[in-house]
Amino acid sequence: MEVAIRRIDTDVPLPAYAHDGDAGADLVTTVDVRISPGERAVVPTGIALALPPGYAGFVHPRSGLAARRGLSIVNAPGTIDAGYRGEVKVCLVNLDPAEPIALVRGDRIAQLVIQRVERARFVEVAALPDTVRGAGGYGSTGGASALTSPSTSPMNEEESR
Ligand SMILES: O=c1ccn([C@H]2C[C@H](O)[C@@H](COP(=O)(O)OP(=O)(O)OP(=O)(O)O)O2)c(=O)[nH]1
Ligand SMILES: [Mg+2]
Repeated sequence: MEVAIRRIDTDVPLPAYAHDGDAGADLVTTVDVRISPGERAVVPTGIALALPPGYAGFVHPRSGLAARRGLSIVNAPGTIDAGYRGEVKVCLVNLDPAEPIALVRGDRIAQLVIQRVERARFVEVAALPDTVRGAGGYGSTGGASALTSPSTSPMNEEESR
């Protein structure tokens, strides 16, 4: 699939898939930035897109930087609407409790996953069709511990009604 891309910053590389079969194309920061522990920074990537209707871009963290440095994305995954023509920006956050993260122009800081998306027609009804799960969620099937009982989960079916 072809996606029209405009380089706002003509010196940065186009998003690229590192390997055949990769879902995410790496995005770079066009600025140097130092993010203190617990702080966030919105960084530009130097590109603007025209995604076809019926598609959206999702800006995900990169796992290596996440595991090694604690770098994540506040609104992960960020949503790039098909109609958006502005510069793609990434709201980075440093989740390391102690160490700042220094990034320099050209560092790959995130990855863009392009996916088909449905547009729903929301049809209001008085009652929803029954399911086995019902309104149980937020741990209703039990927690990490084998001793955690579904009835003590934070939100069981009764509470969520
Ligand atoms: O990580 C992101 C997320 C969003 N955007 C851009 C593209 C997207 O189409 C637009 C709006 O994003 P979103 O709908 O998530 O933000 P909002 O706070 O709801 O803003 P708006 O009122 O403009 O929709 O901002 C980015 O560049 N990076
Ligand atoms: Mg929005």
